Formats: sequence, structure tokens, C-alpha cells
Amino acid sequence: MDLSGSSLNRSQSLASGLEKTSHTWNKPAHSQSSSTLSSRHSRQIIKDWEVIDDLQVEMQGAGDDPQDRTAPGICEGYLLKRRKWPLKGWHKRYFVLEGGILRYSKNQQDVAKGRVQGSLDVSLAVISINKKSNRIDLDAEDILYHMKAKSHELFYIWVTKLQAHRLYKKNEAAHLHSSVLHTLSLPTAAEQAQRNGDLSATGMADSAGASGVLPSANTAVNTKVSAWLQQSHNPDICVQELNRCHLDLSELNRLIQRLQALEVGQAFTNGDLQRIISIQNLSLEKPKKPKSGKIWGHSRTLSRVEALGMLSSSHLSNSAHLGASVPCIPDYVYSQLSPSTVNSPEGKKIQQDIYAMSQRVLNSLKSVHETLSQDRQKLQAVWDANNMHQSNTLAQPEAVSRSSQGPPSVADSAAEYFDASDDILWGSSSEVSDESGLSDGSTTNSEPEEGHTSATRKYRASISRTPNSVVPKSTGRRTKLPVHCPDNSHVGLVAILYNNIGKDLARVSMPAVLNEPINLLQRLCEELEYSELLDTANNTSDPYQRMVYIAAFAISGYSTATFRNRYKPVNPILGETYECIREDRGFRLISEQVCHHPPISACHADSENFSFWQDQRWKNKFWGKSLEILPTGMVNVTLPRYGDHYEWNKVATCIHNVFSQQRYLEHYGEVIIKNLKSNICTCKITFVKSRYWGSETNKNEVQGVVLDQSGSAIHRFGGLWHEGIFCDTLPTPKCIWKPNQQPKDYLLYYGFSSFAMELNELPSDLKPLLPPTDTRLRPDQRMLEDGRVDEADKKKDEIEEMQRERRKELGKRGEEHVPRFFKRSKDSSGRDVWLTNGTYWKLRENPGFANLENLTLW
Ligand SMILES: CC(C)CCC[C@@H](C)[C@H]1CC[C@H]2[C@@H]3CC=C4C[C@@H](O)CC[C@]4(C)[C@H]3CC[C@]12C
Repeated sequence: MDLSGSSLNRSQSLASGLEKTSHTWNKPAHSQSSSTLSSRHSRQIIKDWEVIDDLQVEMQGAGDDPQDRTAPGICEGYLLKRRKWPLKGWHKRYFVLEGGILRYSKNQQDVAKGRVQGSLDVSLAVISINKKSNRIDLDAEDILYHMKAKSHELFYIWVTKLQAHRLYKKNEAAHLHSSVLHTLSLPTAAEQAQRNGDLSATGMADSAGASGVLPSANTAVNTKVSAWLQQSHNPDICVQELNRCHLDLSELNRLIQRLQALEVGQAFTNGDLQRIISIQNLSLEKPKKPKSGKIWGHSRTLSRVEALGMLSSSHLSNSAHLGASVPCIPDYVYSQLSPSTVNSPEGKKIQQDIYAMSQRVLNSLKSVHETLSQDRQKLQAVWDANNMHQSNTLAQPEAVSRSSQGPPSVADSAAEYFDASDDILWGSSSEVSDESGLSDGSTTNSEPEEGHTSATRKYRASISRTPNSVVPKSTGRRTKLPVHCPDNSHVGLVAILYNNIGKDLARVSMPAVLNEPINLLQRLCEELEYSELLDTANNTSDPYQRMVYIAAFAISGYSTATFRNRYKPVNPILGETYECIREDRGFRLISEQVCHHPPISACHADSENFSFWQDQRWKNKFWGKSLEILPTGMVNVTLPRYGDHYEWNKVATCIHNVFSQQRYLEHYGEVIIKNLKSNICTCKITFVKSRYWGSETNKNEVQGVVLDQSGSAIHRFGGLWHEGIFCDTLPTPKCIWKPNQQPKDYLLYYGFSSFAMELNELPSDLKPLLPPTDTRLRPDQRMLEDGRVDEADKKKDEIEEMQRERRKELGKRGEEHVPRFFKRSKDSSGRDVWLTNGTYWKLRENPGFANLENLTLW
């Protein structure tokens, strides 16, 4: 089917599209607090956007009817596609949807020539639509298409077709899964007999006996294997991986053709080449003798120019040069295309793409192979064990797969570069998302140094050999929270997030059960968990080494993310404050919520070894399945001993699978650390974005380099932000940072580290010294910490309402809130920053907050 703007005579699909629409696109009712919204037909409506999710794909028996498995018709035509860079805006592109794969090219001719600009498996994508603006967004996490149809009719056709193709592709996968289930779960003799319609199934023992297994053992095997298969995601993973492979292979095919076209000097299309070759074959049937009277026995003796001349000549006058013995003309043609002839930048690019794509296919196949071999081993184990009449048979799938995962190869990184297409980097899923290009920058820069994977492997091995140096010492502070964290897995985040699309996550009010009893002011303090790195830096005379410790500190702040993806920190109220005095660590910190719109939390910490400050604000982008947090604002550290002032940016943090319990956090992008007081060195840290099909081993990689003024690397370090950082260029190569051991039962306590558990502790001797605005005194957070979630919810509403009232009052008086302990200022680059006004500790001491007038926040 062709859908180029004018060809609306294809009304057949248009009609079916509209028909379908009328009965399946009914809007579900949902509310802010609705607990679940995942009905199979549900479309979540956010203003004008709807997410079309989970079409009727049933894992069980999916596609049993072969009719269901016939591929929907091809759909093609022009649509507008948005891009951000270069040439930001909507561009007309020719799209082809076939077999569940959407490809696009510049125009129809390019499609014919196999010049595909991008492709996406629609079964892996979230489809969001905006009927008002005829917009369709496809989000396959790392590939994102924003498309717009020229007319409403075209829009409906595309949406319908996309749905149909998605369903088809998903069913195909599900069918494969159930076939595997079916094939591998050998039916019991009774079932077999039943299926065969054999009612005199007394041969049960016989049939079992024939296979040499007792019926009961056989049934036990079947039950276990099928139970394991039901749980196992491996078949799905394999199908997905193979789908990707399929996609990649067809892409590869196209790339090769393009390269050949370049080589030949003419844009041969697949068809052209085939035609030429078949004509050639015809003429080969009547080989003529060349003038010399000698039949040229082998094609290899032809010069490339001759060969190309032949191919492009319609008369094929030179075909006589070819002997009938030429086994395969394409082989011959390709063998003549010496790599040295690919000199054009385009040719080189294609070659690189081909290389990267082949590596990707290879890796995918390897991983499928590995998964299948593991499954085979597991099956074998179950079988053997049953044969021996042992009951405890199933190997632990997870343990097996983990232990056998090989280290990533350098080839993986090549695949990573390949992945960085403009759609991944520049896309944005919603109109409301920030267009500043911040995410683009950080994502683009998250490309690792060449050979990083092997380096990481090396660093990782070194880190794991390093014993945990910091033996948890008693701080006299609490080691657990009053109660366990509540289960919040039932809360429907879909509605909450969709209802708040475009809002900063920091401003989204969530039910208390989604909160952790720590707020964002306290989380700022949490970044000082590894403040000893700053102490070390201040005691290191070599400026390059000092930089290494500063870098390790910058990385260490991200490690909390490992276990903290189930709860959101409480949003501070404007004017809320927090103090933290850590004699044991030698620092004291204050933080304050200084701005409400946008929400900004500022902090300042002092110690005899350092000062640390930052004001934290961030933007977030919603990508359908994930939420990207893009912090703005810089982190600052000064070291008194050397007069250094370090300043660095923060990377993006992505909450992947935000709606599911498989949620996890990833940091990616580049951190540049500068010393504003000396340009002797700078540091670049790369948080490597993991490949979507990668194994666990490729997650959380960090690579860093300290560069001197001339740009030469003085130190290199790396590792994983959740495991540790190793520097092998120090006089004694060593692990410079390793996260502290998590406390006992940490998962029952919000995933908190010991340091985090201590943040909201309120010893009785501290209470009278705190200003009433201190987070520790905030009642709803305290209730939450004590497990009184419902009360916390109510209190939270009240406090938020009070805040609104205060704002209104101020507004009426034409006043603005003035933060108490921080002042707005400009940094050396002219950025707005919030700096301490230096009054907190003085006031605390004299006259004491109890003797002062304070804000009443709750
Ligand atoms: C919707 C809920 C239940 C999901 C959980 C959301 C959690 C994981 C989100 C909400 C706010 C987020 C934090 C917001 C800001 C920053 C600063 C940044 O420099 C590092 C990441 C960090 C610290 C984020 C980590 C992830 C975070 C804690």
C-alpha cells in the first residue's frame, strides 16, 4: 500500500483504520491516585497525547490461529519526521512499514535504492499519538521517531497499520515462545494419548517405558521444565535478539549494496544489479573466443575497470572475457572491489557502518547462542537429575546466566558508536519536554574512549581484588530505620506521570507511599558520603593526583543510585532547611529550598579540608518508558591548602522502565572538572551509556582521564560507579574509591546506605537547637519514617496546601520569598548561583533559632 500524501484512493485501509478506531480508542477514566491503569486496551491520555500500549498479545496460545500470523500489508508513504539536529524541524521522509519493521528514507527513490536512513522494530516501541496534531511518536527507548501525518486520514491509517504490525510482530514472538514451550515440554503419555484420540491409553507405561523414563519422573521433568520455561524470559530475549539481528542483517544488506553502488560509480539498485547479472549469465552461455584465441579462464585476471565496464555496458561486448567457469558473478564483482578504492568519505562511513553492524550481529548471535546453550544445559541437568530420581533438579537460572556471562569485548564499544544515531541523540518525546539540547549534549558525549571495555575489565578485576578498606565503624548513630519501607509496587505511576507531563519531577506531588523518608535537601548532603576523598585531595601535593581524588569524589556521589529506584525523595517546602553536623567526618552542611518555581535546593558544606556547595535543579524529559533527569547547575569544591577551586557539571540520570518494577537508574554523559584557580590540568569523566542489548557486565561504566595543559593524559582511571574506581597511573596503582558496604537488610529500608539512614535521625539533644524549618521536624516525613503512611499522606496534603496559601499571600502583597541563608549571585561564567550568606551557624549559636522569628512551614 502506498500512502504518499495524494494517494488516498487506498481507501480500503483508511476505512478499516477508522472503523477500528471507533471501537478501540475509548478513553479510560483515570485519576491522579488511581492505583492501576494497565488494562490491556488502555490508552493513557495526557492532554492530547495517548499511549497505545499492550495490544491484544497473549503469551498463551498467541497466534494459534495461523490467520493471526499473516503479516499485515505493507504500508508506505510520506510523513513528516522531526529532527533536532542538523536542520532542526519537520522533514518530509518516506516511510515503509513491512513485517513489523518501520524504515524510512529521504524519498521513494532512496527506498528503491535501498538507502535507508533508519529502521525500528515497532513491536519494541511505545506508540504515543496526538490526534489533534496528527502526531505519532514511536519510542523504542534508544530509537525515537517523532512523526506527523499531513492529514487526519493518513494519520489514522498509519496508526492502524502500526498497531496491526506491532500486534503481528508481537504475536510472532509470542508464538515462537509458545512453540518452544510446546516443543520442549514433552507431553505426558496420557496427554499424548488424549491428543491422539487414543482412548485405550493403557500403553502409558509402555510409551514411557520406551523412552526409558518412568512416567512419574517424566511428568516431574515436564512440570519442572515447563514451569521454568514459563518463568524464563530467555525465549523472549532470544526472539527479540533475533528480531534485531534480522533487522540488522537487512540493514547490512542495504549498506553493502550502497557500497557497491558507490564502487561501481553508478547508483545500481538491487534490481539493476540483478538484471545486469542475469544478462551476463545469459551471455555466458555462449562464450566467445577472444581475439587471442584463448579463453580467459578466470575472472580474477580481469582488471576492475574492465569488469565494471562490462557490467555497465548494455551490449556486453566484453563478456567474452569471462569464462563459463566463473562460479558466481556477484562474488566476482565483489572480489574486484578492492578496499583501497573506497576513498570517498561516504564510502568510508558505509564501511565503518558495515563493520559496526556486523559486530552487532555477531554479538547478538553470540548472546543468543549463549542463552540457548545455557538453557540446553539446564534442560540437560533437569533431565539427568530426574533420571537419577533426584528431586532437586532445576539449576538456578539467574546464577547460571550471571556466572557464565563473559566479559564484554572491545567490539562492543564499536557497536555503541554505531548506535548513536541522530534519532537517539536528538529526539524528544513530547512537546513539553525541554528543547535546550542538554540531553543531546550529555548523551552525545557519553561515548567512551577507544578500548574502554577492556580497560574497564582490567579496572574491575583490580577493584574486586581490593578489600573493602572501610570497615564500618560505629558512629553511635542509628543503624536502621524505625520500620521497614512500605510496598508501593501496586501504585499506578502511569497516571501520575502522565498527568504531570512537562512538570519537573521535583514538583510532582506523589502519594506518600512512593516517598522515601529523606528529602532532596538531605540528598544533597548524601553526596558527601565519601567526603574522605576530599580530605585526601586536600592532603595531596601533586595537582594531577589531586584531580584524580576530586574526580573519584564526583563519581562517588552517583553510587547511591544502585539501590534507590523505588522511592522518590520528599519535595522540600519553600524555606525548608536542613543541617547536618558530622564531627566524625569533620564537616557541617546546611541546605535550603531557595526557590519554588523552578524548584532549587542549595547547599553549602565546610570542613577544615574543603568547602563544597551546589544548587541543584534539574529538568526532566519523559521518553515514554523512561524518564531522563538533566541536572543543571555546577558542583563546587575548594581546597584551602592549595587554593584550588574545582567546578564540574553533572551528568544525566535516566530512570529506565519507569512504570515497571524492573526500574533502574543509569547515569550517562561527560563531566568536565576544571580548577578555576589553575589551568595546570583538567579532568574528563565519561559515564558510558550502556547498550540496550548489553549484558549486566556493560552497565555503569565510568572512564576518566586527567589531562595536562597540552591535552596529554597524565592519569587514567575507570571502573563502575556502583563498584569502585581504579587508577593505574598513580605511583602505586590502586583502587581510589569503593562504595561502603550496604547495611544489613538495606532493601527493607529503602535501599539506604548507613549514611543515608543517619540523615533524618533526630536525637533529643539536637531537637531544641534546630530551626523549626528543619526537615527533621517535618511531621509528614517523620510519619512516613515511622510507617504511618496514611497519616503522612494527609499531613503532606495539608503542608502543601499551607505552602500554596503562603504563596498566595505573598503574591497579594506583591512580595517574593527571600531565602534565609542563601543569596542569589553570579558565578565567574555569569551563571545564576545560590551561595551561602554565612549566617546560619552564627545565628544557631547566638541567639539560637528558638530566640528568633522563624517561618512556620507546618
Ligand atoms: C516515581 C518514583 C517512585 C520513581 C523513583 C524516582 C527516583 C528514582 C528519582 C526521583 C528524583 C531523582 C533524583 C533527582 C536528582 C538527582 C540529581 C542528579 O545529579 C543525580 C540523580 C538524582 C539524585 C536523581 C536520582 C533518581 C531520583 C531519586
